[in-house]
Amino acid sequence: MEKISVAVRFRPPKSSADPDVDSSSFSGGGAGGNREWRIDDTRISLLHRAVPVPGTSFAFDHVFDDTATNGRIYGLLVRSLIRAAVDGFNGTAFAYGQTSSGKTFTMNGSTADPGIIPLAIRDIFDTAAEAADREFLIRVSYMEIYNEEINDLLTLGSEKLPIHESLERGVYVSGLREEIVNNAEQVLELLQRGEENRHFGETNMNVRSSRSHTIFRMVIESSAKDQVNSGDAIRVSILNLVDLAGSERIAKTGADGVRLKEGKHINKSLMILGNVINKLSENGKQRGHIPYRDSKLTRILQSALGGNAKTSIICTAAPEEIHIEETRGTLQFASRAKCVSNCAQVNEILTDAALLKRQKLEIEELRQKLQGSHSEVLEQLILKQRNDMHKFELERDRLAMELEEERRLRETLEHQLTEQQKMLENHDNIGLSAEQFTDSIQLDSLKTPDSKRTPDGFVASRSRYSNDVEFSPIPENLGAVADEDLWMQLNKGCITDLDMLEMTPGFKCPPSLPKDTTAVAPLKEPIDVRCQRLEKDCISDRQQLEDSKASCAVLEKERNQLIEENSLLRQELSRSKQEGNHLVSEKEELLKELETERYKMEQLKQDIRIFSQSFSQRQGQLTSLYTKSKAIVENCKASQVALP
Ligand SMILES: Nc1ncnc2c1ncn2[C@@H]1O[C@H](COP(=O)(O)OP(=O)(O)OP(=O)(O)O)[C@@H](O)[C@H]1O
Repeated sequence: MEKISVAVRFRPPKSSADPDVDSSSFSGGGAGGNREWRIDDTRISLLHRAVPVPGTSFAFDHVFDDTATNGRIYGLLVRSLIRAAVDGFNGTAFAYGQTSSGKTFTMNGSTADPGIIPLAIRDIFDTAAEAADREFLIRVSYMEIYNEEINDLLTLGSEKLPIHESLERGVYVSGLREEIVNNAEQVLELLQRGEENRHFGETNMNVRSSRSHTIFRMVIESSAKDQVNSGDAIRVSILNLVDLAGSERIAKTGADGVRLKEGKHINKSLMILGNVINKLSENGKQRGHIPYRDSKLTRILQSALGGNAKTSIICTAAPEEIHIEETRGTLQFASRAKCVSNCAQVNEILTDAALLKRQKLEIEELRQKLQGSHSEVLEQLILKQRNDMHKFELERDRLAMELEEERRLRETLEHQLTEQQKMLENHDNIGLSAEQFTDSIQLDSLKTPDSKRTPDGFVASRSRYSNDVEFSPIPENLGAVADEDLWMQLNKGCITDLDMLEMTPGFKCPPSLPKDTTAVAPLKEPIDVRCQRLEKDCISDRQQLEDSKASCAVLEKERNQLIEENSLLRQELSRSKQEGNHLVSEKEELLKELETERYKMEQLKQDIRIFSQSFSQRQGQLTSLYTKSKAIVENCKASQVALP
């Protein structure tokens, strides 16, 4: 497990000469006056007349003031992600912050100070070139989420793309164009093409404000050039570089019409992102369901948020006093994000044969290491396998929770369906009067407040759309949502119940209508029309039930697979242990033999020593005998010469 890296960056203050600055912003200076942010190394505090304001001090991995360059930020926060992505880890870097705080500047940069995306592109190709033993296949895609619809930025006039999920691919955007690329220049050209298709618009806060969230994605596949020793595994990692649209206070941006609609979508999806981060930052056991499915953004970034990826977040902030509340909201978001842990691992695709080959290699390695008397290595490997198993168990628990939730949802839907079928049967068989029938509908199907049957009311039910991958939780008539309420929720960073938000139009609409008009209106509707509608509801509920069953089955399959993998790992672990024990006893035998040999050798040395001693004694004796004999021979020779 590894925590998400979080940094905060302040952009330079704007002068009143800037085209997107409302000069009146600087005159009042907000409610308190004389407030400013102070940066001390990695800590930011709010001061009021040079005195720290309680509860407004935050610490992060890095804090950058307005002198920091994109290159420095890249080096400290993103470079390691890129290196890891080339090695097979998923990575995500994104910029978060209020409108006009410098997100696009951070991600894209300028000619003089290139941003994180262009720097990452070059770094990927340089890093890949350094890995001389591997060959790479790199693909690029670029998409935006505009008004909760996904557009392909590399294909002009593309259709709105749906999100799908499968066991093999996980969550993916279907039909998204992916270009195979060979060098950084090619990618930069694609990036430029995508930028031209992206939605920008002018607001009071920013002359070129991003009106969509963009996700620039690189898929990096690599395999070893030497297939014989590599175990045939292919590494596939996904790198997301995300420029979020900024949260905005409509009162400040002055948005209306299209801009207003965009702003509401932006705020709502950022609020859901905040909710996901809040939930993930809670203690594991109390965490419960994570609402990834509530927006397309969180669904696409699911693995980056508490999943299998390394993630860095750069929170951008405006230094001006007029933006203090928004900056405080951003810092609260950043603080929570800091508590989120991810579990990144190398993504490898292995065939069965390759798996077998790899296991054989591992066992062989193990044996060699053990014979080299490195039993601690074996312990480490066993520990690693235990960790892997633990990870699988965690994943299995998570899936079990999701499964349980799906089951509950299915039960609710089944219940609703049964109720509606009962009502239909009652109507057909018993023949209720129009009033009785309408009453029963109101009693049984409208357990939530009366706005459900208001023709123009906002009737999306969270339990339904959250289960449907294709369903956008943002309703058409979002314009009626109280934006200030939404903004306040967003910037206070608290978890907001979507059901509560859905009811917001209910609070706003009534004054123009007589109170009981909404309640009476459905009674006037002809009974067969009502029946038809009910049948339609029935069909759609049935459809949802089917979908729910299907995703339940997928989850169950996934869970069973994990259980299987888990038991395989356990088997593997016990096999490794046995193998280890066997090798240890072999080693002990060998040591004993070695000891016996050593003893024998000592004995031999002793024998040699004794032998050489007696040998030199004997040699001395022989030498003196030889000398004596030689003297006798000399004497004899001399006496022979003396004879006549
Ligand atoms: N660190 C910086 N140095 C210099 N200029 C900056 C910096 N950050 C932002 N700016 C300038 O501030 C303005 C707003 O920045 P930018 O468009 O990046 O904001 P944003 O957060 O992406 O806004 P939005 O959410 O509305 O798209 C731009 O003119 C940009 O050039």
